Amino acid sequence: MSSEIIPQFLKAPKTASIVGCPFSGGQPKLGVDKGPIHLVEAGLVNQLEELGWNVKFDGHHQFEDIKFTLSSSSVNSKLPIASTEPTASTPVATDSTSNHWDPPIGILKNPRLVSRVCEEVAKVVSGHAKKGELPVTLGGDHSLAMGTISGTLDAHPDAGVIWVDAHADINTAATTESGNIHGMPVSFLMGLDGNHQAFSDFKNSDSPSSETPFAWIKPVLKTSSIVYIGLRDVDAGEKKILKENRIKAFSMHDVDRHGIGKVVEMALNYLNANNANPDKLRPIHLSFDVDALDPSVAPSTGTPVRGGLTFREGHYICERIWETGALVGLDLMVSS
Ligand SMILES: NC(=[NH2+])NCCC[C@H](N)C(=O)O
Repeated sequence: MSSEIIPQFLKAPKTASIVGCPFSGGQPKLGVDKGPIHLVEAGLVNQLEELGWNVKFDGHHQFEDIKFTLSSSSVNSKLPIASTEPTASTPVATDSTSNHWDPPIGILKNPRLVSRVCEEVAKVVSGHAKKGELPVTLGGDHSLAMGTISGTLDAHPDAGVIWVDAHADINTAATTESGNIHGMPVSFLMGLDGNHQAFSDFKNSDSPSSETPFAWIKPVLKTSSIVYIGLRDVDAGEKKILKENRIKAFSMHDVDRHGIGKVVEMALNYLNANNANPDKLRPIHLSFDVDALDPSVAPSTGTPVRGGLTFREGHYICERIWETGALVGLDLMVSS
């Protein structure tokens, strides 16, 4: 039973630190940021306490200071201003639409905002993890994983990642067709070629901003340190990246063929075998996007894809990873 599990990398008493991130700037749909608020209102904190966790939750991060700094610095700078200048009757757009103070770089949308938000999330997650707590990040969209995984790897450099998702989210600036950064976090974390093409153009332009977005991200994630489960909607450019880098991925086809029990064992064995010290237990960060689940189970997500995990399969993945005693970071991207 899960109550007997002794977490190997967390300090006693086991503490879950909720990092509420109602942020949706990595994609254009409105409402995607509401997930964390609903989860907490539905009683997540109490439920974790009933499971024996000590829970820390200081409210959701609104990132208002970041939006304020970005928008006011654009007023005093030569930042290219979009044609729609805000007036009293046109309030500053929410983070789900294009902001005049954060024009696209190449086709990447909201690059400055997403970069700053993820940088902040990385610091918060790393702070909790270094104290021996389990950071539980509630999103929001999956661009946030640039922050959460950077934070986990800062505290546990040899951690492996299990990424449960319908999508691979490994587009680069060169391959993305949508320009939505929620489809790109894994490539940024790996520092894959092409990421910074749009940014080097940006740097070479006479932009007033000395800070190139995403320059803070260290390529901390090795291609052999991640395993996907649940893939079924992968772009052509992403398929090429996965293949060329021999990245381990279990699609829904694999789940059907082997069953979820075997798939999770294979994922864990793969990560442990690729540990710097394969005889030692490897810390695990679980990044769970609810769109991995079938839309009949989780319909309220920005990018639903038919043919997903059942309710039990989704739960099983979480239960089994917890059972290893190796969990050090958890993302629950409720609306991606
Ligand atoms: N986290 C997500 N929901 N990602 C969906 C990404 C969809 C598509 N591959 C894109 O890059 O735009």
